[in-house]
Amino acid sequence: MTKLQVAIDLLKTADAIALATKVAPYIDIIELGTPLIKSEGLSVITAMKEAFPDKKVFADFKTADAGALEAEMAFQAGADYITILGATGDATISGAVEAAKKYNRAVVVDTIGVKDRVKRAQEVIKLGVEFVELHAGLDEQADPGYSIQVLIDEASRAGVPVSIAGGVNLKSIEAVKKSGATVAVAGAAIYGAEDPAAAAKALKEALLAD
Ligand SMILES: O=C([C@H](O)CO)[C@H](O)[C@H](O)COP(=O)(O)O
Repeated sequence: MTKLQVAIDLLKTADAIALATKVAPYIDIIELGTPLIKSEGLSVITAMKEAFPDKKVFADFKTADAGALEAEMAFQAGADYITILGATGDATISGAVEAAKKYNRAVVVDTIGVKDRVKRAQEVIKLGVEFVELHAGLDEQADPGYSIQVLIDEASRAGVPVSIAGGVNLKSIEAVKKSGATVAVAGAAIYGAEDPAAAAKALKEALLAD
């Protein structure tokens, strides 16, 4: 069953918690976006985990160096997952994985900026990463001609646990599910919706449908 992750790219803890409160019934993983963590610091992780102890809290650090140290920071604050950039060296990823073992948490590798996402996903999964995010970031999505289909095709042939992030919405969710992705990540399709609860519910129902 493909899980649903909400990516919260808002800038204030109160707004993030208000959004999570609306969508929590339909969500498996609550992602604190990189801009939110940069805006509010580690306290947003602690606040979210305290508000939603039964949900997985995903700290989108996009760490490029000092993997062990940054993972410790995220896990001590209450995160269940941290992202490390796939574009960085294996030592950074392995350092974070060691910290994850110590805290019984997990590392996700984000492929933003990686040329061959499938090859890198297959490499880093061997380092003990939980799953790999096949990701087109907000800026890449703004490129003319961008299509999420590229990520969907990559997920189908990856052969390792992956999530898809980069414009997941109600139009693409069925194909995301069919690709075998472990997690579907939806940001703007939920936080930018007029009714975020209804948007999250519709995405969840599409994932649960036969
Ligand atoms: O990770 C993200 C981005 O780099 C900013 O933090 C987004 O949360 C991710 O791309 C998912 O968001 P949508 O593309 O809006 O669904």
